[in-house]
Amino acid sequence: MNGKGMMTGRALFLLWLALFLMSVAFVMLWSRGAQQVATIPYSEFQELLRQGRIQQVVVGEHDLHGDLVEPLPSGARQFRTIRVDGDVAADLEARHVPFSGEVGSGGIAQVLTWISWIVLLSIMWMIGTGGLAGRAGGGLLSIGRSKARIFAETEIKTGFNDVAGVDEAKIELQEIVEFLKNPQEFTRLGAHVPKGVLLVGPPGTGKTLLARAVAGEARVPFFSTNGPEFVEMFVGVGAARVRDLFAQARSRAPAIIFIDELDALGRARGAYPMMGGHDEKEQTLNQLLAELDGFDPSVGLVLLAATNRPEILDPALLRAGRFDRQVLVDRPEKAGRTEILGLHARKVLLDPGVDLDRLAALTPGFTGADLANLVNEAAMVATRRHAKSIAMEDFEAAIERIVAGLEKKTRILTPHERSIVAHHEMGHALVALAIPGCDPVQKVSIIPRGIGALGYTIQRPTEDRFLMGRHELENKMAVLMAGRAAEQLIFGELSTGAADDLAKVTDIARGMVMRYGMDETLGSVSYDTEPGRFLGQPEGAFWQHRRYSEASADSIDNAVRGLIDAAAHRAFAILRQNRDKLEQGAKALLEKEALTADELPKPQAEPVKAELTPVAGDERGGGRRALP
Ligand SMILES: Nc1ncnc2c1ncn2[C@@H]1O[C@H](COP(=O)(O)OP(=O)(O)OP(=O)(O)O)[C@@H](O)[C@H]1O
Ligand SMILES: [Zn+2]
Repeated sequence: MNGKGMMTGRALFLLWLALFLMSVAFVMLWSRGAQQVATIPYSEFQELLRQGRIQQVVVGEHDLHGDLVEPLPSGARQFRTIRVDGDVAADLEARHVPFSGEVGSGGIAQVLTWISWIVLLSIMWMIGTGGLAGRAGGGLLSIGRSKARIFAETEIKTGFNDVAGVDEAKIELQEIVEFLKNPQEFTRLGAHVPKGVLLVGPPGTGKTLLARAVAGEARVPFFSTNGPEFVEMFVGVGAARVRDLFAQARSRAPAIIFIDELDALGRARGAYPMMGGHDEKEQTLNQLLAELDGFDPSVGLVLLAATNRPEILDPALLRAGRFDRQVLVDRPEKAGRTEILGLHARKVLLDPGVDLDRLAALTPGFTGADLANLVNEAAMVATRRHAKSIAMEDFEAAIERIVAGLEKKTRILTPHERSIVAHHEMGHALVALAIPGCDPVQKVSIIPRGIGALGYTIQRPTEDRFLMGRHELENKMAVLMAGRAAEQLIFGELSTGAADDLAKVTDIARGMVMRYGMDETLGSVSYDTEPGRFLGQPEGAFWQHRRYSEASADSIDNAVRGLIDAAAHRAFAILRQNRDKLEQGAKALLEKEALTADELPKPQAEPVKAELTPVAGDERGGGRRALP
């Protein structure tokens, strides 16, 4: 989507360049034409007049100019001269040269040159503010207004009922609705209202729809625009647009401002290096920050923005008092998909035999937009076969077509792959539940999230932690290894799905051995590496300086490996003991795609092993080696 912003920016730049060159050529030709006018001394004029070489004359207040019968040796066909005596008219009359009078002329060519410059400059300025190329439909004449496309809508009919499958997001946004309905009351009691809310989620999950629904529910005007619209090559233009957007919204507060594709502002850095795009981007961003900092919350203005790449946003945007709240708008799970299908199916004629629940089961990974598209496609298939209503087969045909298209974009898993992911995630969850003292599991899901992650398990710590004991780290490692252990237990084979888990587990294990002195044989030594600088090399050319012997390096590798193996064995043992729960949980997960804490099976708690309790005399608490 940002590509679009860059494209318009680049196209505008080329248009600007072309117009500029054309204008320069035009002005140069013009002044060459103007050089066709020879400025001659008055005496020469009198001479030419006497010789009958003057065709006609325009008599001005201070000067004379006119056409010659034949060009001068210099090529000039016209002349200009300063009047010296009073009675030219009589002379001209006597020689039968036609003449006319003119008041205060400064030379028509000069005037025209000036006009062309003015036209040129205003064209350039208008392009700068986006007035040309139909960007705003405002046209050439509306000089002086900002041209970002801002859509202002007052009576929005969309409500929360039109958005389905995103209940958590709705709950979070309900507060904004309450606030917008009565901003003074809210702020009078000192409640903190976020100024900016960032809707984060993949494309087509209904972020724009949700933002509109908030405006519709609160019955406030909705000002919406697109991030790329602010990315311009002229310094200050984007900033002016931001100012304009907020000014418009403020004058109609309480109101909602919605910026789609906010990341365009954060990603534009360096897009136009030769045009100083860097400065422009920063100015625009700074203006946005200033507007966010500047407004008084009690006026009732809320900025909603959408992005599917929160990680590339400028961190300054996410600071307190700005976009300090993020609302996740994720792909819907099965129940959500049924609801969304229901919403869109209301607008078409359905055959009574259509089972929305089954359709939802057939469409894992579909977003709201995909589902809206599905209903549409099915209607088209039905139309083509001249049916009275849309039947299940129409949907099935439409799904096949859409899936083929989607597979290119986001990979849809095969049933076997889904089963692996379900057991993997259930493995994480069960081991976390079985180990006493682990962070509670909140949610397990096999809905692909972002790029790469095929499923996820969310554990939320009960309290903020700054220190972690050795046992906690070991527990964490066992939970991380549990996904892979489950795959091994059920399928007898390892898959590539655990790479991220392994990377995390290795980080923890290396930390324990090298930084926290938690390995008995290596002792309480920090085996951290130290960055060194090459002498005479520019800054930034670092190398890692290893401050330990080759022998220690071997021991470190062995110790790290030992910790990870122990964690893997532990996870495997827990899962083997709870195999029925694992299979039962994975089945439920395949069915519902996401399970919350109370829907998870309850595994047997891991027996507290004597070896895990600290051994007298060893303050660090030993026992790692005693693990299976
Ligand atoms: N949760 C949903 N409930 C009902 N309809 C939905 C939902 N999500 C998406 N849709 C349908 O898909 C269309 C597109 O959704 P929308 O533009 O809001 O997605 P988005 O998340 O803003 O996408 P993008 O990031 O591409 O802008 C909506 O107009 C609606 O018809
Ligand atoms: Zn995992």
